[in-house]
Amino acid sequence: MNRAAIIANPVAGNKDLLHRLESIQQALSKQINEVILYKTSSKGNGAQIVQSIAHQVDMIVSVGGDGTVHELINALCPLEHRPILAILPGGTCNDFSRTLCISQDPDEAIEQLLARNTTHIDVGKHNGNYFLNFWGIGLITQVSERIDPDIKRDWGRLAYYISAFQTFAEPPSFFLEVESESNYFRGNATMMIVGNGSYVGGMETYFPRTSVQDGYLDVLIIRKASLEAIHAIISSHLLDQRPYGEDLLYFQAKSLRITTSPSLKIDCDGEKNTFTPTQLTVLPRHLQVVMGNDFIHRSSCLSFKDLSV
Ligand SMILES: Nc1ncnc2c1ncn2[C@@H]1O[C@H](COP(=O)(O)OP(=O)(O)OP(=O)(O)O)[C@@H](O)[C@H]1O
Ligand SMILES: [Mg+2]
Repeated sequence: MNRAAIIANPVAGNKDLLHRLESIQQALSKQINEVILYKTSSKGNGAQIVQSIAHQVDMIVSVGGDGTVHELINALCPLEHRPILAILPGGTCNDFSRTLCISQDPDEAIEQLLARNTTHIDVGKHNGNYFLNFWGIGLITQVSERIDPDIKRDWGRLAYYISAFQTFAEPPSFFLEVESESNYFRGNATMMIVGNGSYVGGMETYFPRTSVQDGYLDVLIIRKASLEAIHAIISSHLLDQRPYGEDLLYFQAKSLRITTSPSLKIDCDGEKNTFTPTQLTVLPRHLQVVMGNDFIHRSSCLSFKDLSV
C-alpha cells in the first residue's frame, strides 16, 4: 500500500481521537509510504476531499461519527476506483464502526486499523444516495428528530430510548405500498426500516438474519407500534425465533419500490434530507473496509443462525 488519507471531523461527538491524529498518522506512516491528514472545514468538505483524492490513495480513514462516514461513503460509492475505507469511531453513536466490530476503545481501534484486516460489505442505494446501516420512515424519523442534542451528547444511545418513549405515546400512521422482487405490501403502517447492517442509533436492531455481506436488505414493516410488536422484535432476536404477530412484517429483499401517502422524510443512516417515493437496491460487496477482530466470527455466527430459522 502506498498512500492513505485520514479525514477527520473536528466537531464530531467524541473528541478523544482528535488530539491523537498526528500519532495515528505517524503509526500508519510506518506501514504506508505516504499518509496525508485532512481536517474537514465544514459539512460537505469531507465529500469534496474524497472526490479530489480517491484516485490517488489506497485507503481512506474516517475519524468521526456516522454523519462523517455517511458523507464519505456517498462520495466513495459512485467511483469506479474505491479505496479501502477504515473507520475510527469519533462520533456519539458510531453505528458503522460497531457493525464492523471496530472497538469503541481508541487504543484498540487504532490497533485494529494498523492490523488492516479487510473484507467487502454490501451497500444500500436509494435514489442515488448510499447507506451502510439503515433506511427508515415513520416513527424512526420522529424519534431521531426529537433527540435533544444536549441529551445526545451526554447520554449517547440512551437518548434514543428516551426519545422513543416520548414519541411512542401517539405514533401516527401513514399509507404504505412496498413492492420487492418477491413480496408486496399495501396498507397502513407506523414505521418501516430497511436494514443493511445491524445497528440503528447505537442500538442493535433486532432483525434475526441481518448481515452486511448477504446481498440482501432486511425489511421490517411495523403496522402498529404496540408494545406487543416491540416485544416481538426484541424477543425474536433474543430467542432466535420469529414470533411476529400481525403488527409486524419481516422479509429480505434485493430491491424495493416504496411509495407513501403523504410523502415522508427519510432517515438514512441518521441523515434526513430525502423524501419518499423511493427505489432501493443493494450493491453486494461494493465497499472494501477494515474490520474489527470479531467481525468474521460474528458473520459466521449469523450464517449459522440463518440455517436454524
Ligand atoms: N468542520 C465541520 N464543521 C461543522 N460540521 C462538520 C464539519 N465537518 C463535518 N461536519 C458535519 O458534522 C456532522 C456531525 O458529525 P458526525 O455525525 O460524524 O458526529 P456525531 O453526530 O457526533 O456522531 P454519530 O452520528 O455517530 O452519533 C456531520 O453531518 C458532518 O457532515
Ligand atoms: Mg451524527
